[in-house]
Amino acid sequence: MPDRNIIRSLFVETPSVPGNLGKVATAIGMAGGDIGEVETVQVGPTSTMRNITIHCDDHEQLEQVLSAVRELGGGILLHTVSDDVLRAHEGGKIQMKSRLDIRSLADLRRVYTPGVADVCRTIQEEPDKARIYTSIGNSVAIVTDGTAILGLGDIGPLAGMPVMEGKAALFDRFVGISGVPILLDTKDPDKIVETVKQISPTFGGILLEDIGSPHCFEVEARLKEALSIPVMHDDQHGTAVVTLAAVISACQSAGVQLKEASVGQIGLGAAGLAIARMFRAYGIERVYGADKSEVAKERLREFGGEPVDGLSQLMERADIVVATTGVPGLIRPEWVRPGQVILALSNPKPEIEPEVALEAGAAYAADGRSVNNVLGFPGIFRGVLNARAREITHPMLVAAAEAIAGYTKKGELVPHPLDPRVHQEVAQAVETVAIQQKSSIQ
Ligand SMILES: NC(=O)C1=CN([C@@H]2O[C@H](COP(=O)(O)OP(=O)(O)OC[C@H]3O[C@@H](n4cnc5c(N)ncnc54)[C@H](O)[C@@H]3O)[C@@H](O)[C@H]2O)C=CC1
Ligand SMILES: CC(=O)C(=O)O
Ligand SMILES: [Mg+2]
Repeated sequence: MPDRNIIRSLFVETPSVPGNLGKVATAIGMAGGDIGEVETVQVGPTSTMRNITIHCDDHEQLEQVLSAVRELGGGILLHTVSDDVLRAHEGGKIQMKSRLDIRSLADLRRVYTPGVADVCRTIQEEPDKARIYTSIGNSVAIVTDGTAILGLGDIGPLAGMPVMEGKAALFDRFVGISGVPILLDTKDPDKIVETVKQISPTFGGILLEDIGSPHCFEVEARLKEALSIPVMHDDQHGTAVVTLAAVISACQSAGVQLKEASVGQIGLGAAGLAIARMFRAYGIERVYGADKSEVAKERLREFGGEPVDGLSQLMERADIVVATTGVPGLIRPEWVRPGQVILALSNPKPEIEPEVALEAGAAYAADGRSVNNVLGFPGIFRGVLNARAREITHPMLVAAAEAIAGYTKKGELVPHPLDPRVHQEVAQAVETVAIQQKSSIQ
């Protein structure tokens, strides 16, 4: 079952004679490796240097690929093997930088003391002006207690930092928001809520990330109640938005009425319960759910879903199957029914590989790399910050899902996350609803 999670860069020298790159490619492929990018670094009269990115399933396969290239001979040399993913993380992925140049004493006095004192007084007199004269209105805290980092489990906040930095990088790249990772050295809901409340004046919004269930439900609800800035647990609502978008697209392509389809949700934790709730709130009558925890299944019942006992039973009943358990390979190919939609969303490895599900008869299949909350959270926060909304509401989330589905190319499930337009579409849709909701309250 291919995972392709091991990525390495091979620096290879080949004689400058046609056919040698082909020999290297064949050796890599025959040993089971996939080739990603090939960068020609130098073409000389006698030899050519290239960086070849390869993807392997596991370390054993990587060793086979390396041996195959080393054994080629005929002047083909494997000089170095580097881990590009680790290298990209050296020094961290984000930094805080000044937006102003400080070169002269005049700059110093304007940016810092004594000039800054007047700005402080202005904000003291009119706190709303902090939105204009500070970065608060464009900053979002990315808060984790490290209890459900991707599908890796409770690995602690420090080990979760690369994910939080990743979310911050995506905020910056797609919607120009400053995301600030906050690692909490506690799993106690009271302490989490209290700490986030105390630091909240620094931010225009709070993104809760990779906080495990069930305490994530209480933490989010209490913070939403206590704070007058938008709070969203990404693994719940960001994921639910993108999943709804994907099933809207799948049903449109298949000519099926979504509200009449039956949906099976495997894993009813943070992501799974929110997805099931979103489906029910969207008007889908038949939402089945399975989880190894009886308490999680009972929670589904509270939101109008129907717990089922076994996974094979769920697979039998559902037209659309979504899995968020964190358990790779949980869905057996023989359970897949012809024509089913299978979204196995666990990261870093899905419950069934999309190609395996398609081979087993699924009409559409995707994993958590493509159906990913990266398509949701940047635009959702851009929209609410633009509108100065005090909360993120269900209609805003539905608008975000419909915006993503509306921007999806025919035959695909979701847009490409690097397409900047999708984030703008989401932001615009959320901002529009936020402004409508504000004016209907006034
Ligand atoms: N693609 C995406 O955008 C996203 C993917 N995810 C992925 O979803 C997975 C779960 O994340 P969370 O919901 O935050 O974690 P969580 O810990 O809150 O929930 C996991 C749930 O799966 C259940 N479960 C575990 N093993 C099971 C099994 N063998 N059979 C049935 N149920 C089982 C657990 O009891 C729990 O209720 C992770 O792998 C995460 O990476 C989460 C958020 C976004
Ligand atoms: C994408 C994401 O948030 C997760 O896998 O937890
Ligand atoms: Mg997450």
